[in-house]
Amino acid sequence: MSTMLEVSGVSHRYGTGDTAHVAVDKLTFSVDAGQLACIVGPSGCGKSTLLRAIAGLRPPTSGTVRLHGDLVTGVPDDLAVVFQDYSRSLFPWLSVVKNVEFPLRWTKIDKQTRRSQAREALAAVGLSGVEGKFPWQLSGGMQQRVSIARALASRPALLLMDEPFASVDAQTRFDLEDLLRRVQAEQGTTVLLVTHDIDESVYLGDRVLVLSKSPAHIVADLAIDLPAQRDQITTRESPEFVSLRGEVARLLHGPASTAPVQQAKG
Ligand SMILES: Nc1ncnc2c1ncn2[C@@H]1O[C@H](COP(=O)(O)OP(=O)(O)OP(=O)(O)O)[C@@H](O)[C@H]1O
Repeated sequence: MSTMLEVSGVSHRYGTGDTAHVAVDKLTFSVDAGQLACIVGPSGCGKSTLLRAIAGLRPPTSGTVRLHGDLVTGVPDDLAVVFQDYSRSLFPWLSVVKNVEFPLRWTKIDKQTRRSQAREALAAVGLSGVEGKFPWQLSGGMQQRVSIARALASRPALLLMDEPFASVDAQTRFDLEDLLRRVQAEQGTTVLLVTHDIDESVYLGDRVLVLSKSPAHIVADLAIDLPAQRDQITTRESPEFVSLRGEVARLLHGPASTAPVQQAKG
């Protein structure tokens, strides 16, 4: 399998002198083409900083990022990002289909192909039939599906996702997780997804990279050997899932975090 993403010795420091803060410390890892890799780490450890460096939005202080072998020095054309806050990432004055088409305007793709790619992406996320509506006429989960469709419409080499399901309710989150796994498998997209939710990282990932507290470094790189076909109920209650989530929790928080909850005495 070919390597899609190579992160080599990436560090990021905010500020200089006495007030300098090292957010990311010499991270090195790679992601194969077609893999769905999750990064899980404690709040504030530097996950978003790392993702911005990979996306070419914020150059790392040191180290390099390569996408299919090319050095990343700005936002690559064939990279897409989905952020947590769908309400701020969609344009309220554009219809759903125009939102999805929007990034394609800066490509050489002609108007007709742009429209058909946008419709295809909307169909892939189960949103055929709402093309003419405006984002504010849709539920939060539907708006996030539009964001995912927009990211997929450009057929990116790498899809970066920063806590993409953190702003929706639990049931919608489960639906969106299943949607992502299905679409990723169908289209063979390489995905790097950041989350602070241990269960989500194990449920979604082919692999989970566990980060330390700030400054972030990799404490473990776990292969998730769960069946490719996953189910929110049976997968999550399987002994393999429970064992993996325990392993990630121990790596993140130490053994106490997985101790059974004490019953209050009445
Ligand atoms: N623009 C900035 N200037 C200075 N410090 C920053 C800046 N952005 C982030 N930081 C600091 O860098 C550290 C890492 O922040 P980052 O947002 O990357 O973490 P995170 O793991 O994504 O957090 P969360 O899980 O809470 O979203 C934090 O201590 C944060 O305060």
